[in-house]
Amino acid sequence: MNHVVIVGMRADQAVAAAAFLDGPGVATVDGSGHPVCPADVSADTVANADALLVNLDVPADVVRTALYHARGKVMLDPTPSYGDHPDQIAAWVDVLAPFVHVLVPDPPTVGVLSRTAPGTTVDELFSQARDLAERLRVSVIVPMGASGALMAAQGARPRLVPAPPVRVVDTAGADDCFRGVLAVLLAEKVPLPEAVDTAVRAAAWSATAPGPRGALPTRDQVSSLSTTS
Ligand SMILES: Nc1ncnc2c1ncn2[C@@H]1O[C@H](COP(=O)(O)OP(=O)(O)OP(=O)(O)O)[C@@H](O)[C@H]1O
Ligand SMILES: Cc1ncc(CO)c(N)n1
Repeated sequence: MNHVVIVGMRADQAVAAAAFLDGPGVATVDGSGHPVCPADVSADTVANADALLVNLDVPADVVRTALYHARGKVMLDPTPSYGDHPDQIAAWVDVLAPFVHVLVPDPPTVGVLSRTAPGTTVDELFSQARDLAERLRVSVIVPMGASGALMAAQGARPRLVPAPPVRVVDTAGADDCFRGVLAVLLAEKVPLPEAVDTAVRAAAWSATAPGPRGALPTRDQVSSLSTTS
């Protein structure tokens, strides 16, 4: 059993992870309808997780408590919450980075973490992601819609992992599917390039039906997409 623990308010990440697993193995830390606080972080549950996915949409002490107990692979979605100051987020992620293996920012957040003005070209995005990977000693994975995902690992040339062509109906929630499925695969110790490729395919599939939970695929469905595209 691979246990994935997801900290944050993006319930769709956990739903996508569970759909991909097609069974149990995903736990969430979201306060269960109440404002989430450090006491909601079960040290045992986090310590026994093979992967921990942390979002910055919860209080800082919740993030800190979760990372303190983590022993498996740690993914951090550093997307700022509404009202967060960009400089504060960049400084906060610098502090958290030693406890993180894989950073999964969206493209605007790559700029925030790089402390640059918004509006970067794709070339600049590549170079910023590579610089973040080197400086913070993490792998940086950036979902990029129909283009797939950018992958920048330490000591490697950044590259684009392409998305398969699909009939897109609604991309809302594809970002959550991408991160949820990636967390499952990291829990299973799938090498990062293969994990990103599978998560990109899963997220593309999820965009083929309406609604933020779209067409959340099982593992078998993602595999069938791999052989037919
Ligand atoms: N048009 C698309 N075609 C194929 N795959 C897509 C498409 N849009 C999103 N995806 C998949 O979803 C993943 C996450 O996408 P991303 O977060 O960039 O979504 P988006 O296009 O910004 O949509 P939204 O902002 O509505 O959530 C991508 O890495 C890709 O795998
Ligand atoms: C309703 C809604 N909007 C956006 C997202 C994120 O794409 C989501 N998961 N759910």
